Amino acid sequence: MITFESVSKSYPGGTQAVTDLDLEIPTGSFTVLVGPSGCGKTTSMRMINRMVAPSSGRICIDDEDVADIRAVTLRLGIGYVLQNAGLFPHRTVVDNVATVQRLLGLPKAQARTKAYEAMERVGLDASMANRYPAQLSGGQQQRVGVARALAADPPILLMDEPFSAVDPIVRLELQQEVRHLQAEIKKTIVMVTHDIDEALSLGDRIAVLAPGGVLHQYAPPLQILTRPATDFVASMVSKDRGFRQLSFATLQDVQATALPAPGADDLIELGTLAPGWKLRLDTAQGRAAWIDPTGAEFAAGGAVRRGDTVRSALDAVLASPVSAALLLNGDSVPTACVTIDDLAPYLRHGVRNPA
Ligand SMILES: Nc1ncnc2c1ncn2[C@@H]1O[C@H](COP(=O)(O)OP(=O)(O)OP(=O)(O)O)[C@@H](O)[C@H]1O
Repeated sequence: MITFESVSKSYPGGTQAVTDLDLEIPTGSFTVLVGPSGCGKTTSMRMINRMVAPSSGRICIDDEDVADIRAVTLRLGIGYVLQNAGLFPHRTVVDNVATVQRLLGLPKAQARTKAYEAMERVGLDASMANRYPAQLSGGQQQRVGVARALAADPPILLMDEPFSAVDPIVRLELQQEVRHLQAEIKKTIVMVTHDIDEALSLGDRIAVLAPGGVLHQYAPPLQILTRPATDFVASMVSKDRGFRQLSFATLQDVQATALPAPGADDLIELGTLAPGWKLRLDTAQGRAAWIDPTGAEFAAGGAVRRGDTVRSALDAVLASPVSAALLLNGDSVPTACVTIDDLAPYLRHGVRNPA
């Protein structure tokens, strides 16, 4: 557990960066500090590893005041991922990743072995090992930064805007990887971002900070969306707020619509679902098509599974010519479809109480 106890920070010159911050970050959680530029996110995070000292209050890791831990010892136990990866340009990828292990006194060969393991964990091919950072894409550099932070297996990982310098597609990929990584390795992750979407999709707890480093709300993402504590939080999440809630429910409990049995021509008559339309299923080929009353065929893409979110199902339904998305079972076979009526309880009552 990382705890901030009445922590304030004012810089020389008088900037009040953080004001009376109380925060409990549970071990193994993914906590995101979010807020507009200059609201003290980075300052708050850097006080955890003593890169910045608080003006008042204290920060404890498992009840030990970080001020009482030697800075070097503290930092070696806390992985730190910087915005632009912050790699050493004159060191190869593998030596960048091995940095902390080397600082911990591990012989070069052993440190490199650990570095290769960390590279594999973040999806970096071993063939990259002897390249220099300038020979990598932005996304690959960022992966090296994450691998370096993870190589010494620290229980805590701090990430400062780790995805802001890469393009939106790579950004989504990296976000997904970090989410999987977190599920796998269960580190305590504290991440800083100014992007509320990123915060909502990654964090299991979100701290919303306002200018002056004033904490407005600290809660799980769904609560931030459905019950913003202040007007400031509401203004941060206002765009697509209702729609975004649909990302927090899956199709697990949705009453899907059964598919009628195929006729003699192997086609399924959709009946009241879409009068005059039929469905052709080619299970062996993994293909399906909706057929309109004139015989024109439309590929039935956008199939969904029970684990998918209501938001992605709604998108698939809206994109479908028959306003229905095929529901696949664990063997990727369509067993039913999801219609707008099936999703209606979520649209009427929100994701908290769809019944
Ligand atoms: N070393 C410093 N000396 C003086 N003022 C500083 C220093 N570092 C940060 N500040 C100021 O403290 C305030 C908070 O900065 P901080 O970097 O913590 O905010 P942030 O929310 O992380 O911002 P951004 O999203 O732009 O990185 C800002 O007004 C900033 O100018």
